[in-house]
Amino acid sequence: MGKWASYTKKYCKSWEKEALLKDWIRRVPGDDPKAYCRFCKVGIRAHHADLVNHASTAKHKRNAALFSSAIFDMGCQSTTIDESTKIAELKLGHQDAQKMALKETDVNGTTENEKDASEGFQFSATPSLEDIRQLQAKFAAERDWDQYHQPRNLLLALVGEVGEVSELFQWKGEVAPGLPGWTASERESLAHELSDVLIYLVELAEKCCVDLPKAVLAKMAINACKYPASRVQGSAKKYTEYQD
Ligand SMILES: Nc1ccn([C@H]2C[C@H](O)[C@@H](COP(=O)(O)OP(=O)(O)OP(=O)(O)O)O2)c(=O)n1
Repeated sequence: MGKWASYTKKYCKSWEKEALLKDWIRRVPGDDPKAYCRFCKVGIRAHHADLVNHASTAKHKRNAALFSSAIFDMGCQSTTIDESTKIAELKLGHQDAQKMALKETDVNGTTENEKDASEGFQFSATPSLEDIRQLQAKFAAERDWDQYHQPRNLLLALVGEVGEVSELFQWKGEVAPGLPGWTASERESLAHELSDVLIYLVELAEKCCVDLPKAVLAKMAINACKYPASRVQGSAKKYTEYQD
């Protein structure tokens, strides 16, 4: 029984959706009176006001900035975002993160608890699409591959990678969210193939001068107009079928 023994408030999963907390807050399995900051590698009382205060401390802000830059510095050395995160943690001297034995999202975007794997899943805050564009531009330039990375070639490469994603799902029948029953190796392959799709998509958008982050918001606004929630509730029909 430590100093937390008499503390009665408990960790609340919904905090992981709050803008101020979501990037760093983690549950400490088996220790509900506590929350954990992955940037500062400290336990904090599971009390909302304490957590909000923690987020505003200079130390936390400094650690958050260090954490993001360490991930970006990894550049081409690591293959996935979470691998970079792990290396960044090591680089920053945060080995105690492992000691906490937290059920962090692993390299394939899944948690140890499979039945819960997709519930509350979130992406890491970095890298941004612009970070990915720059990393891929550097990768291609270093190999003198710009001569091959023309829009049509990138499109074909993108479609090829989509095919590789499809191959992983082929003959499996319907697959439930969280991919229950998938092996670690299958999950890793999926993470690789989806990343290939994203890399080619981002580069294709760059070569076609489409500002993807901006374009995606504009398209989502169009989608919302075409499919008003009140009108299409629970139905997956094409919008043309709703037109009067
Ligand atoms: N001319 C190339 C070749 C590769 N890549 C990069 C972008 C993709 O992320 C990845 C694709 O590599 P491969 O074509 O080797 O495809 P896979 O990694 O999927 O290998 P495999 O087809 O064996 O699964 O490498 C690239 O930018 N330009």
